[in-house]
Amino acid sequence: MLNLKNEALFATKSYIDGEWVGADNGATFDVVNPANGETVASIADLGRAEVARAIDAADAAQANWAAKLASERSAIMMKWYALIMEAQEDLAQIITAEMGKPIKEARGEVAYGASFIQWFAEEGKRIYGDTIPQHQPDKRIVVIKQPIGVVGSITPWNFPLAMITRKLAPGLAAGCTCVARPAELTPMTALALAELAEKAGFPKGVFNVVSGSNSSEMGKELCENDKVRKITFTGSTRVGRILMEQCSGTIKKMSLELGGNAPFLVFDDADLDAAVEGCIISKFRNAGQTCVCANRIYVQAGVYDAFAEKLAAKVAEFKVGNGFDESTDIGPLISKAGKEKVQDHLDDAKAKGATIIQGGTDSDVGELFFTPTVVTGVTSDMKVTQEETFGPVAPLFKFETEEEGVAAANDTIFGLAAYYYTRDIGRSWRVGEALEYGIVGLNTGLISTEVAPFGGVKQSGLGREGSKYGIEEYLEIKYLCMGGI
Ligand SMILES: NC(=O)C1=CN([C@@H]2O[C@H](COP(=O)(O)OP(=O)(O)OC[C@H]3O[C@@H](n4cnc5c(N)ncnc54)[C@H](OP(=O)(O)O)[C@@H]3O)[C@@H](O)[C@H]2O)C=CC1
Ligand SMILES: O=C(O)[C@H](O)CS(=O)(=O)O
Repeated sequence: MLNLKNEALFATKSYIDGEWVGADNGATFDVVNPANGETVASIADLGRAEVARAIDAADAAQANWAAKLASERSAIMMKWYALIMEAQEDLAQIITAEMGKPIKEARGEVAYGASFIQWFAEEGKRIYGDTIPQHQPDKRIVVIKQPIGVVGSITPWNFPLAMITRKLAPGLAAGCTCVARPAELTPMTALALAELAEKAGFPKGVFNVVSGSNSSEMGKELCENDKVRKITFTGSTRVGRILMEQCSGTIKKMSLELGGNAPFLVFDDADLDAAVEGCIISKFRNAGQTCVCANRIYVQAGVYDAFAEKLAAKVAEFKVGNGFDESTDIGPLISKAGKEKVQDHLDDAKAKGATIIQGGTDSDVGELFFTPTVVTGVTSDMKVTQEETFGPVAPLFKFETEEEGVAAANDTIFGLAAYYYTRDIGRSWRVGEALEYGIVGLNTGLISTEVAPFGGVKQSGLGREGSKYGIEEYLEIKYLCMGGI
């Protein structure tokens, strides 16, 4: 299945303190390709004791890594960036093999993930402090920013490269060492990143990757070990709550990128073709398995039928297939549970009166594939409204007034991403300011970039990743108050 130019990227052991290690008890777990159920590799299945050793290694390396000049850390990061981009095809193959996304999307993820390394290699040189006018004649006050210390990272399966680099690039640039724990379903991409990090010249102990199947136990060590000063997590709000509780005992700083339930609003005055294009990108990227996917599509009454017809026609053109096929648009869902959730949401919507106008059937491509679907007549009492579907289903709601559309869009505990299409300047400002989300796309369905502060409000998380704001999450502020001047 894999045809790697650099076989060293096919790593199956964890990377701790500059060494490739197996589990103490020799245990392994299998990574399976969701497109066909084939075993890709057997990976070292580490436990809590091994995670503790990785934390010790990061702790031991912390002072020297922080003491390096920003330019020295930057040079190593830029070498890592170059190696990742050189290995783009190999890394894309590994991503597609372990999580199924189309190879063309996987290539895009590698470039997107690498862009955070490039961005923060530079941003790390611009960690500025302050001088503050003294409050007494003999005092002088200076503010400095210092790396927070050892960082623990826990990331999901849906972007197995970009979620790690989006978190650890700012941390490494700020002078933090780290222990990364990737999802059980997709550890290989993270291990390949470690191989390239070693070649880039990261000193041992600075970047550690621990693979394992027991996320709960591994997470407890990261959360409860006092040597870890920060946890950065991307995943569901459910798990985010668990981690917050587990970190309370040691008062850890946290960055949480959690669940979403993105509304996508189309107003009467929108460019309908642009809105359809934006909806396609936002809804069906990664087979709908992203936290910023349009999860609820609200269309104003005057254009509802026309939009539904245009969207259904585009969705009908999608090719469902194995991610290694260059012509594939929609790959498999990640697991049986993921597919069952999609089917459950559709069954619930139909039972409550919705109409499937495109797709809605199982796919004959394979067990975990599902036909991209458009549903009309959706109402707020349906599961597709309350929960993230995390699959290729576009539920369309009709609304009458701007106020009604915005109120419906905000009627959720989540607040990660939202989208709206209008060509009216007044409406653009009113709706943009009224939407309770951390990220808002106006006339675009693709909002993700390293230059902007990605993150949610309400129960979609804490903190921001990317942009100049992203590095602040890995810094502590200290002021020196000098007397007797
Ligand atoms: N805000 C954002 O940027 C993003 C949010 N998400 C959200 O994540 C969800 C889908 O991803 P999914 O992987 O299913 O999310 P999960 O929250 O189930 O898992 C995310 C990560 O947390 C780990 N994990 C699970 N339980 C625990 C625990 N008790 N202690 C420590 N770690 C744990 C998982 O490991 P394992 O899988 O090995 O059990 C995985 O590595 C959706 O809600 C989606 O919206 C996803 C991507 C981006
Ligand atoms: O994991 C996700 O869903 C990502 O955060 C989405 S994005 O950054 O690729 O848009």
